[in-house]
Amino acid sequence: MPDLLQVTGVSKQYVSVKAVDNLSFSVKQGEIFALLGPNGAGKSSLVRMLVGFTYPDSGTIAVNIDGQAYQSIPHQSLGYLPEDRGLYAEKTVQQNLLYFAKLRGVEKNAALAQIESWLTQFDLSDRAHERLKSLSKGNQQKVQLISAVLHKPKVVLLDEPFSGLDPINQEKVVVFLEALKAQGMTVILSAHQMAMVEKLADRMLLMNHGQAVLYGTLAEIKQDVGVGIDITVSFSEATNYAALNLGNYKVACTQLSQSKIKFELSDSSELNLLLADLSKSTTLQGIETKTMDLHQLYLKVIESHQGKVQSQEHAHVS
Ligand SMILES: Nc1ncnc2c1ncn2[C@@H]1O[C@H](COP(=O)(O)OP(=O)(O)OP(=O)(O)O)[C@@H](O)[C@H]1O
Repeated sequence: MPDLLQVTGVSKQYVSVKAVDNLSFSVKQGEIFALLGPNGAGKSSLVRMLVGFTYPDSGTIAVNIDGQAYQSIPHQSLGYLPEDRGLYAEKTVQQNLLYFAKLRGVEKNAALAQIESWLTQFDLSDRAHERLKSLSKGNQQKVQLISAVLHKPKVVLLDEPFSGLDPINQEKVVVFLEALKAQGMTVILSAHQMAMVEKLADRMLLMNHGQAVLYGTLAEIKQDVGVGIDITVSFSEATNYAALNLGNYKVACTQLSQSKIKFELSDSSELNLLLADLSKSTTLQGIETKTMDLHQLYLKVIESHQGKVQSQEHAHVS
């Protein structure tokens, strides 16, 4: 798929903070792309530039929609869930949604059909005629999500769509976002819920202090970080790891029982090779594997980047 968005060397400085620092990445047409990073990493500052509310101090943003070039995502092609939510508390759910649909030029009957369908998906169809303020925060959030997509935009940009939602509703948002992708929309979201991102995102950018720390598919990111894998193997007869020929591998072994060994392999891509080697001289009865998930990977990488930034700052001051 061609790139819909290309960010090249973008920086944004507020008075005393470099919110975005020489950032480069691209988003492909039709993918779900996640922006990750700790509080203050610069995600919202980046999003504000992507939608043209603010401009980079340096670097470029190039957007390509249907062969047309733009410097930010054009309003007519954008469905946006901003950081600060804004609906009309005194109006009903349906009045709110009809209002947003009208603002974006959607004909009333088409809007009503879409509203009905999305409200049903979010278990809110019986609340359509209640005032927004009578809904819980999470349910208001779902109405706000619907309001962002009624005009079937090309690009949907969601600032923390999972915030304030319980696990069941987070899953519903995953299904909602997958449905948008199936309709051909490109979805860019910022999020702190790694389990949701792991399920959903085709590619991701992990930011810290305005910089790109990791970028790519989950598999590419795991390879970059050199994520290892833990394998517990049960053998059909007593097997001691000291007798195995493992000189070619970066592996730590723990004898769990006479016939059970845990292998901590530094490079997960060597898994199949190791198992093939083991089965040459022994009979494998059972294999359990455990790899680092995105949450653990995030903690590991952000901690190490934080350390690097602090030592650079220290070197700068002294
Ligand atoms: N309008 C502003 N004026 C001054 N500083 C700002 C402004 N907006 C953001 N910042 C600063 O820029 C940095 C990045 O903030 P930003 O809101 O982009 O981070 P974020 O990754 O979206 O964080 P969060 O996950 O908490 O929403 C922070 O240090 C923040 O204090």
